[in-house]
Parts: sequence; structure tokens; C-alpha cells
Amino acid sequence: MTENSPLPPDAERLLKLMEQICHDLVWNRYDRAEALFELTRSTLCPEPIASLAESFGMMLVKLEARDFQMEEMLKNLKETSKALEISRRQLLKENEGLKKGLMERFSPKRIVGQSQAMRHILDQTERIADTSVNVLITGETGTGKELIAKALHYNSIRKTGPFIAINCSAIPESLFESELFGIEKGIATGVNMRKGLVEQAGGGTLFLDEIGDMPLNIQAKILRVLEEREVTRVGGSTVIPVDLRVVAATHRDLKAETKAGRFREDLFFRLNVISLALPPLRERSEDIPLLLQRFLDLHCRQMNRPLLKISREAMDCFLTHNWPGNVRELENEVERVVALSYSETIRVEDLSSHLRQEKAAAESNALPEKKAAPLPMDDSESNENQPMEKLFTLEENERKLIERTLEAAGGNRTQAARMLGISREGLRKKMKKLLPENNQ
Ligand SMILES: Nc1ncnc2c1ncn2[C@@H]1O[C@H](COP(=O)(O)OP(=O)(O)OP(=O)(O)O)[C@@H](O)[C@H]1O
Repeated sequence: MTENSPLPPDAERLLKLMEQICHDLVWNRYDRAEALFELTRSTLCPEPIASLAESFGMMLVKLEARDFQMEEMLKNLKETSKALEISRRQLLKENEGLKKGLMERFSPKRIVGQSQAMRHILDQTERIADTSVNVLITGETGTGKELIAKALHYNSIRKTGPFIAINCSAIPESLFESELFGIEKGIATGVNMRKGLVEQAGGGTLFLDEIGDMPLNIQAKILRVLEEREVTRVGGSTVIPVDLRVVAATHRDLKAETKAGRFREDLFFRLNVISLALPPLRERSEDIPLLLQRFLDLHCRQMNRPLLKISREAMDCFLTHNWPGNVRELENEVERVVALSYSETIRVEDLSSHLRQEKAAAESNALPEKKAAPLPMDDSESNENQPMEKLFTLEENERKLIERTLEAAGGNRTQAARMLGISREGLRKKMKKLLPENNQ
């Protein structure tokens, strides 16, 4: 067959059929596609048309395979999307549970404190939690300032919003502004937009810890946020409204800092709408046994140990130490002891050396008048650290212990019996035997 010779009549018809099939395929119509395979097989079909049909047939097979793959992909995507939705719901539920747990954990009722000063603080915390007033919490390190800030947040109407804590003493001065107020996109090559901590706290509480360490220029800017309730990112000009409550804390005397010109007076007044001054632990030693109990429960549970008892001598160490690191130091000491002690009773030798030394020094003076709340006590350790020449008989030791406990309990026998872990009747019998002169 030459280039110009007419096609045989059959070839003419088959070419027409090819043309129609191609046209159909262009419009995604496949109903005549089967004919392609016939064309490849037909003995009547001229060879060029048969090989053209074969090429189209292969193309069709590929198309079918692609469609099949797409269907599979769609099916997989649908399954993944279903699994993601299930996970999303689970996460939401978990998140709700965790938030509920946080609310319970930071309820003022769960914060330990029986001393008058702490009861006053906890009472105030409960009363102001659900308001939006700014609060300034003062107190030495480890007294529980952040704990109170969280109690304020998780018991407020903002409890489902974020609690964002900033430690002002830990941020380098050059980074303060961008950390707090965020950065606008494109301020420098490759810089992406970043929300600052103030913006992130929207709908929740911003906790400015160690506010006394905030640089003066930032103090002016944070004051603006408090007054205008809006923020502008570094390098940006858009004013972004923020709805937040500010709780600040410091171990410094901010009044003195304002007098020394290191803290803005206007900011001090803005923050100090309500102030809560947390007392150091050494001024509320009646809280020590309760805190000890709380931390023993917690750490024994965490370390899978049965609840440890504490010897009277070890308890004396806890009561006489002056706790410069306050509650945090006490908790660390308990955690250390629970991890390291071998026996079921915490004894003096289990404690850190500085606690033991202080106790030894205090022993040369009289026992301070501190009242211990009931704890699982073990008295078998009395006089453990006494040098040999000071050893007394068992009876003598018992007599001294009763005398000291009565002294600590201000003469109240019911309380003394409780502190000794015996009944009032048991104490009466012991006093009759050991302290007949006192037993009237
Ligand atoms: N009254 C309390 N009851 C139970 N736990 C407490 C109490 N006070 C403090 N704690 C615990 O002591 C630790 C220290 O408390 P927190 O971090 O709140 O102190 P802080 O005053 O903010 O310390 P810093 O000034 O060093 O930041 C935390 O583990 C906290 O849970």
C-alpha cells in the first residue's frame, strides 16, 4: 500500500471506528473501548490500524490502572480521615479529662495549709479566683507562688483557656520583646510570624513570674497591654486585642524596687490590685507535718513503696530546720529520703547532713515549741545520735519524750497523746508510772 493508494473498504471502516473510539476516549466515554481489542485481533484489520489499536488499548489499560489506584487512594484517604476523626475525639476527651484533673489538683482545697496565714491566703484565693482582677503574689522562693497562680486560673471562668507562665528572670533582655509580644512575618529575611506569649495567653491567664526582674522598657510595654488590652507584634503595625488576666509574682519587695527606680510605680499599682503575701515555711511550722504527709503519700505512691513512717527524732529535724528553700526544699528532701531509705521508718540518718547538723545544734538548746500534727510515728529511735556517755535507760528516755511532747503540746494531754501515737488513757498510765509528780 503506497502513500496515495486508497484504503481497502474494510480498512476505511475500521479507521472510522478507531476515529470514533478516540473521540469517545477524549470525552471519557469507554463504552466502545472493547472494540479496540477486537481490532487488534481481527484478521481483516490492516496492520497499521491494528498496531494503532494496540497502542490505544495499552493506553486504556494504563488509564484503568490509574483509575483503580486513585480509587484505592481515595478509599485509604477516607479510612485515614475516619481514624483521624476518632483520634481527634479521643484527644478532646483526654484533654477534657486532663483539664478536669488540673482543676482538681489546683483547687485551693487541695493546697496544704493549716496555719492561720495560709488559711487566710487560701480563703482569699478562693474568693478572688472567679474575678478578673490582677493579682500580685509575693513570697520567698519555693513558698508556692506558682501553685497559687494556678489555683487562681483553674478555679476561674478562664479555666478552659491557657495558663501561660513566663519566668522574667530567665529571658535574655534582647529577646524579651519578641518573646512577649511576638514577631511579624518578614521583619528579617526568612523570619516567620510568631505569636508572643501575651497573645498566646488570650482567653486565659498570663503568669508573670519574677516580675521584679523585668527590664524597665518592657515594663512600659506590658503596662500598655494591661491598660489597652491589646498587643502589637515586633515589626508589625496591626493592633491585636487580647483578653487575659494577669497574675504576677516576685520574691522582691516591689515597693522598695519602685523607690529605688528599678520598677515602674504605675505598673506596680496596676498589678497590685490584690496582693497575696505567702509566708516562709519557717514561720508556719505547724504546716510542716501536713506537707510531710502529703509528700510522703505522693512519693511513696510514685516510687511504689508502702507509706513510710517517720521517727520522732527525724520529725524534730524537719521541725527545727529553717527551710531556706521553703516547700520546694521540703518536697525535695522527702523525695530524696523515700528514694534512698531502706527501712519502713525514716530515721535521722536518712536525712540530708544539713538537717542532721541543725538538729544536733538545736539539741544543745531546748526543743522549740512546735506542734506536730499526727503522722505515722515510730519512737524506737529516741536518743539515736546521743554520744555513749549521754545514754539513758529506756524508762528514762520514755520519760523525757513524754515531758518534751507535753511541753510541745502546751500541756494538753489529749494532743500530746495524739502526737505520741498512743491513747489518752495510755498516756495517763505511762505518766502515772514515769511522772508520778505530774499525774494529778
Ligand atoms: N501549700 C502547698 N501545698 C502543697 N504543695 C505546695 C505548697 N506550696 C508549695 N508547694 C509545692 O512546692 C513546690 C514549689 O512551689 P512553687 O513553684 O509554686 O513555688 P514558687 O514560690 O513559685 O517558687 P519560685 O519563686 O522559686 O518560682 C511545688 O512543687 C508546689 O507544688
